[in-house]
This record gives sequence, C-alpha cells and structure tokens, in this order.
Amino acid sequence: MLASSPLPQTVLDNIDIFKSFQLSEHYILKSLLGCLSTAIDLEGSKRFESYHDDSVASKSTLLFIHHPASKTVPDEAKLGHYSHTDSGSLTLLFTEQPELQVLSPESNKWQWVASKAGYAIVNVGDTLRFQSGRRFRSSVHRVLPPSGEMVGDRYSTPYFLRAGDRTVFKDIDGKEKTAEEWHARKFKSFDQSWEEQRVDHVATGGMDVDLGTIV
Ligand SMILES: O=C(O)CCC(=O)C(=O)O
Ligand SMILES: [Fe+2]
Repeated sequence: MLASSPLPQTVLDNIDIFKSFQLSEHYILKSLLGCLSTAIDLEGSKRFESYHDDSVASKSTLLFIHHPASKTVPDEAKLGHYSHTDSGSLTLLFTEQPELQVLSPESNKWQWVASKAGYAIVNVGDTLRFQSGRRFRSSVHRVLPPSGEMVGDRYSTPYFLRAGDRTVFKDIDGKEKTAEEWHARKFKSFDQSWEEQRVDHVATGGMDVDLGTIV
C-alpha cells in the first residue's frame, strides 16, 4: 500500500492508522501460515513463512473496494466480481455486507458467506495451494448481490498476503513460475472477458478443473 502513489488524501491524513491496520493483518496471516506449516509438519526452509520473508519484495496489498449501487442487471456472471481465486497465499477480508459467495468443494454449489461485524473471512489463495502440492485448496469465490442488483453501495477490505516475488512453484500447467510471474498472469486474466477467463482457467487457478465443474 505504502509503495503505491499517489495515495488518497484521506489515507495520507490518517497514515498511522492505515499502517497499523496493514501490519496487524500481515501479522495475523503470517501467524496463520505458521499454524498451517506446523499442522502438516513442515520444517525449516520448507515452512510457508520462509517464502514470506519481510525483507524481500512481494505483491502483498491492502485494498479498499467500493462497488457502487447500480440499477443495471446486465447478466448474473458480470455483476460484482467474477468467480476467481486469489493469487497470493492467504487473504484476510473484512466486509459487513452479504454478497460474497464461495463454491462449496463438497456440493459444487455456490454458498453465501455470512459476513458479520468484527469477524474476518480468510481465503486460501493459489500460491499456498501450489506451495503445498495442492494439499490446501484455493477458495473459489465471487461477489453477487442477493437481490440481483446492487441496491446499495458495497464496501470490503481484503488484505492479500503474497509470497516474495522470487518464490518459485509449479503453476496450473506444471511449469515453474515465480510468485511475481503468477501474479502478473492472474491480473492479465482478470482483464479478459468472463468468457475468455473460463477458457484458460487462470482466474480460477485451475480449481474448476480440479473440482470438475464449470464456474
Ligand atoms: O469484495 C469482496 O467481498 C471480495 C473481493 C475479492 O474477492 C477480491 O478482491 O479478490
Ligand atoms: Fe478474491
């Protein structure tokens, strides 16, 4: 966040609050990564935290998202945020509004994620999936207004913990990629139309292929 400029005036005026919010989120997710490493008996440089060394550059980002209210309902798939997985390792998401859906790996159906004040939603992203040899699965999610139209403005705040830029893993094609390259490929895919995104499976990190479903 602090590297992107220009920052809005509200952020500049309250920079200490934003810095401490970002640091807290970073600390929480790194602690969770540590718990996951321990849970599957990873040791030394194999532990997930070792790919998230704070002294190296990464694409970790704090976002503040505003989806404006809209009367237009072009097509279900195009409302809100298309189905996708997050590119990084873990995401900590705060929202008090109900539009987030996750694809259940058990039923292959979309389910609403309850959003409550004071609670965070944690998503596993592609990097953790690739680094864990697909033991952990990226959460396939999308944002869709329950009533079919954005009746009110929507606000959400995800913090994306991403591995160091030079971290190497095998991506959906089994080819070696750095975390930086995967991130760039993912965002290029997000720029495509929904139909195009369905073809290369990058937006969904290949989870649709693993689950044998069309998202
Ligand atoms: O706005 C939300 O609730 C989710 C946003 C999201 O999934 C993303 O930015 O990757
Ligand atoms: Fe997401």
